Amino acid sequence: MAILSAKLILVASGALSYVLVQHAPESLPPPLRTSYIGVFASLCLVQFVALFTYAMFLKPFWLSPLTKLPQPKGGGLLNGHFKTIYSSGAGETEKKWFNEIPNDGLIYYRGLLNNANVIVTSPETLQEVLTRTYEFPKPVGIIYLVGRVLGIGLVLSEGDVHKQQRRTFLPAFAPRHVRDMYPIFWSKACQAVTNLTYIGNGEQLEFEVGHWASRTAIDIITMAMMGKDFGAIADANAPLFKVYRALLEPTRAFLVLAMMKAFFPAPLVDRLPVKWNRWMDEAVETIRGTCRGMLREKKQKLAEKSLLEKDFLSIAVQYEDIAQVSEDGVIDQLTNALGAGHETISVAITWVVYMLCVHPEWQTRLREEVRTNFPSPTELAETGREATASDVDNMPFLQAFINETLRRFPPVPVTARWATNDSIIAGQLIPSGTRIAIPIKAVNWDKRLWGPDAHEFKPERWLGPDGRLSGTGGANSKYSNLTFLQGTRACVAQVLVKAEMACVVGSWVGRFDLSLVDETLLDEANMKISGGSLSGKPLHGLHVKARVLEGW
Ligand code: HEM
Repeated sequence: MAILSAKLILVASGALSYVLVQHAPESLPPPLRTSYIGVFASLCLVQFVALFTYAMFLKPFWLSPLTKLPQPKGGGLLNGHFKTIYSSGAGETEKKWFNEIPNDGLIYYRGLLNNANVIVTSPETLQEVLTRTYEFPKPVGIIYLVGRVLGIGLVLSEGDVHKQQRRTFLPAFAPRHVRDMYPIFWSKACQAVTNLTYIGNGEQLEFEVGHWASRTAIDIITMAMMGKDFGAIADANAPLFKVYRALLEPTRAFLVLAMMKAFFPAPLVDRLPVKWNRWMDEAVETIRGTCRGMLREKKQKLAEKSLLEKDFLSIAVQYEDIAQVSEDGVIDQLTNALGAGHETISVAITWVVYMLCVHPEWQTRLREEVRTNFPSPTELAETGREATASDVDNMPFLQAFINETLRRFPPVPVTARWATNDSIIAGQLIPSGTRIAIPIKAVNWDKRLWGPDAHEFKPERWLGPDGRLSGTGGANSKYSNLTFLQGTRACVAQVLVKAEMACVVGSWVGRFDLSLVDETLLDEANMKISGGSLSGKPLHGLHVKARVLEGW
C-alpha cells in the first residue's frame, strides 16, 4: 500500500511538474518557474508530508473505521502500544486487555509506527478468522524471518499450495503412525534421564530444565521425523545440534537482514556478500543436506524392500501422493517440522516441570501412575521392554496434567494473521493491511468459556467422574482451547506432541523428585515470561533440584 502510494506520488508529481512548468509557469514561485526538478521535488515533498501525516496520525487516531472499536488506554504518539506489548511476556498484554476491556469480539490497538492491529476475542470472531484461512494469511514478515531456514512447507505456504501440501502430508502424521513411534520417544527420554542421573552421581543434581528439554526434544524430533539422531543428549556440542540451535537463534545481523527484506527483494538480501549470509547458506545446506541424505536412504531401502523404520519419513515415502513430490518439496516439510516441533515442545516440557514443582502432590500421584505403567529406564536397558501407546492410555493423571499445562502455558501464546483486502469481521470493516492477533493464551484463560475457575491450575478438569480422561476439559466450544489452534491451519502434530511429552515427563517424574532452586517462584506471580519472540517461556530459565528416587 505504502509502496503503491509512493509510486503514485512520483508519477503524479512528474506529470504535474511538466504541465506547470510548460503551461502555467506564472502559477509557480519565481525560482521554480524554469526548474522541472525543483517543482518535482517540492510536489513530492508536500505529498509525502501529507501522506505521512495521514498514515501516521489522522488515520490511526481518528479516520480509520477501527477507531470506533474498544481500545486500550495510553499508547505512544509514534509507536502506539508496541512497547507495552513487547516489554511484557509473550501474550500477556493481550490477555490483560482481553479481560479488562469490554468488547464485542474485537479490540483495536496501534502497533509499530501506529499500524493497525485488532485482537479477536470471541469464539464467533475467532471462527471467522480461522475458517476464512486464505483471506487472512500469515503476515509476510514471518517469511522474512524464518523462510530461509524453514523453506516454504506447511508452516509458511498459503492458498492452493498450502491446501495441496496439507492434503498430501497430513496422513503421515495420523495417530496410528504416532502409536508406532513410542519406542523412539521412550528410548530418547530414558537416555536423557540416565545421563542426568549419572551427572548427579545417582543422588541429586541441579539443572536448567529448558536446556535439557531442548536437547531431548531435538533428538526426539529428528529421530521421529527422519530416523536421524542429532546426538544432542549425549553431547551439547554435537555438530548438527549446534548448527541447528544457531540457525534458530535470532542474532542482530539476522534481524537486520530480515527487516531489509521489507524494502528490497528477499533473494537480493540473501545474496548480499556479508559474513552472516555465507554462514547461513552453509548452515541451511548442512541441515537440508542431512535431510536429503536421509530421504535418499529411505527411498533406496523402500526400493530394496528393506524399509522397516517407523519414523515420519519412512512412512511418508510409502504414501503414493508423497512419492510424487519433488525432493526439495519433501525436505521443506522436514525442515518445517524440525523448526515447528523443537522449541515448542521443549517449552511445553519446561512448563510441565514448573507445575510439578508448584504442585508436589501431583508429582506423587503421577509417579505412582508412571511406575505402575511405564517400564523403567533400567528395565529398558536390561530387558529391552519398550513403552507403548497403551501404557499412556492407562495414565489419565499424566495426560490430564499435560493437557492442563498446555492450556495454561501455551508455548505459542499469540499468533497473527493480516487482512490482505478490506474485509468484514463480525459486521466491522477491517481495512486492508490490518494485523489480526489471535490471543491464544487469553482465550485459554477465558472464564466465559472455561468457567469461574479458568485461572486456576486444575488437571482434574480433564478427568470425568469415572476418572477417565475427558477430551474437552469441560469447555463448550472448539475455539476455547487454541494451544494447537483450530481449523485448516491447526498444528499437524498434536497427537505426536502429547505422546512425546508423556514419555519425557513420565521418565523425569518417575526417576526424580523435582523442586525449584528459587522457591520464590512457587508463587506464580513471581514467574517472568519471555516476550517478543514466538514462544513464551520462563524469562530466566527454570532451575530445578532433582533428587534421584530409588526403585525405578
Ligand atoms: C507443544 C508443541 C507444539 C505446539 C504448542 C504447537 C502449536 C502450533 C500452532 C499454534 C500452530 C499454528 C500456528 C499458526 O498458524 O499461526 C502450529 C502449526 C504447525 N505445527 Fe505445531 N505445535 C507444536 C509442536 C509441533 C511439532 C512437534 C510439529 C512437527 C512434528 C509441528 C508442526 C506444525 C506444522 C507443520 C504447522 C503448520 C500447519 C499448517 O499451517 O498447516 N508442531 N503448531
